[in-house]
Amino acid sequence: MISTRDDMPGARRWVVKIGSALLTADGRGLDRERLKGWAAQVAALRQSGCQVVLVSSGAVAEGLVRLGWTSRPSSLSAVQAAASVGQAGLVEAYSHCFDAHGLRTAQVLLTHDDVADRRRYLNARSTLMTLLGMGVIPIVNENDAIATDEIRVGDNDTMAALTVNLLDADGLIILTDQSGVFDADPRRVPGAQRIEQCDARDPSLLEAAAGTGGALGRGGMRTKVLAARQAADSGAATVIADGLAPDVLARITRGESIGTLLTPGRGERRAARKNWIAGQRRVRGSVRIDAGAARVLRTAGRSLLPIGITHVDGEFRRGDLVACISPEGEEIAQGLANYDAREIRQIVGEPSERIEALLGYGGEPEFIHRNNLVVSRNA
Ligand SMILES: Nc1ncnc2c1ncn2[C@@H]1O[C@H](COP(=O)(O)OP(=O)(O)O)[C@@H](O)[C@H]1O
Ligand SMILES: N[C@@H](CCC(=O)OP(=O)(O)O)C(=O)O
Repeated sequence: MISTRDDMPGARRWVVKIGSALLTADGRGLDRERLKGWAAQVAALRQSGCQVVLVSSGAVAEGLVRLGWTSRPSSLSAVQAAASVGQAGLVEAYSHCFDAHGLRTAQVLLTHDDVADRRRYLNARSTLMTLLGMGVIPIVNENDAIATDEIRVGDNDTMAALTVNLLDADGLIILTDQSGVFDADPRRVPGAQRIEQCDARDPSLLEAAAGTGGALGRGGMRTKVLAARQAADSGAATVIADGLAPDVLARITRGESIGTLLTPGRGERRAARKNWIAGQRRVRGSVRIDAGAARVLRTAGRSLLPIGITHVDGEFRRGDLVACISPEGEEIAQGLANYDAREIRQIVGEPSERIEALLGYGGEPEFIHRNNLVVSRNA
């Protein structure tokens, strides 16, 4: 866990968010030179063994230019149309920039439902993890084309924090047009001072970041601070920094004093997701497990593999909450199933290497991954 700048070099998985204020050349669409620079920095970070997910805004801004519109329209459907046009340009531009470094990119468009619904949550997680494992750079944005007002996350600072939570990232870097969080909005208050480091939950931060964002962006500093809090809930630190500072990513990850570091404070890592699971009330089925599986679940914090399951009760689907019952008949844990009841019945008691042969397709080796498993307090 990152508590100070000295912990930075140890972080392995980063989410980097680039905001509209930086990406767009003052209403003239995407600034491709800047994009090239960030792609080179992300490529260097990958080279040093880190995994990087980019959360990038800019779709609306690029869409406006492509459609010849001079300002952001007021109707939601027109903004959505602009975002669809611009998103194509955005991924095209990134793909071109990363090509130069021999890196593949992938477009991942998420909505709020994708993280609120358990099945979609697991799917989004698996896809992103697979992409990272393949060395691809996922480029995430909100799916503006279909996100209605009720379901939209609304700003990419929050989307980046959700991505951190989804992937258990170690850190979030929010690149913007200011060199960090200041004790007052520097555009309005001359002489405002940069905050070097602070607990992400410090209430004074929100007071300092009260203003709204620029013309093209949505969030302002407030949503960045809230995003840092959300990242802190899953144990990650956030750095908010000037995206145009030379070598900004390398300097942050090396531990230099640049931008504002918002630390997660104390508390168990991944508490947020486990709380989220524990808060689910709809248990859809259960599996009986053998004594060995019960022991490692209780004491070693391990995943539940099909080989440790002896019996499946009920009908449930991938992503549903399932109870784990010990040989003595006690419920010892609950977690999110990676397989439907029908599928798991076919692989009960089998080693994970046999899953593909038995089901006709491969999948996760675990029935419930330890990150998605909450052991009962009295187990
Ligand atoms: N305390 C603060 N420190 C720094 N910037 C602040 C603060 N309060 C408000 N802001 C404003 O937030 C803006 C950045 O937000 P925004 O325009 O949404 O950027 P982005 O497009 O990168 O998300 C800054 O340009 C600044 O005017
Ligand atoms: N999804 C929108 C970005 C909205 C947004 O959060 O912008 P910003 O606050 O500048 O990061 C787009 O691609 O235009």
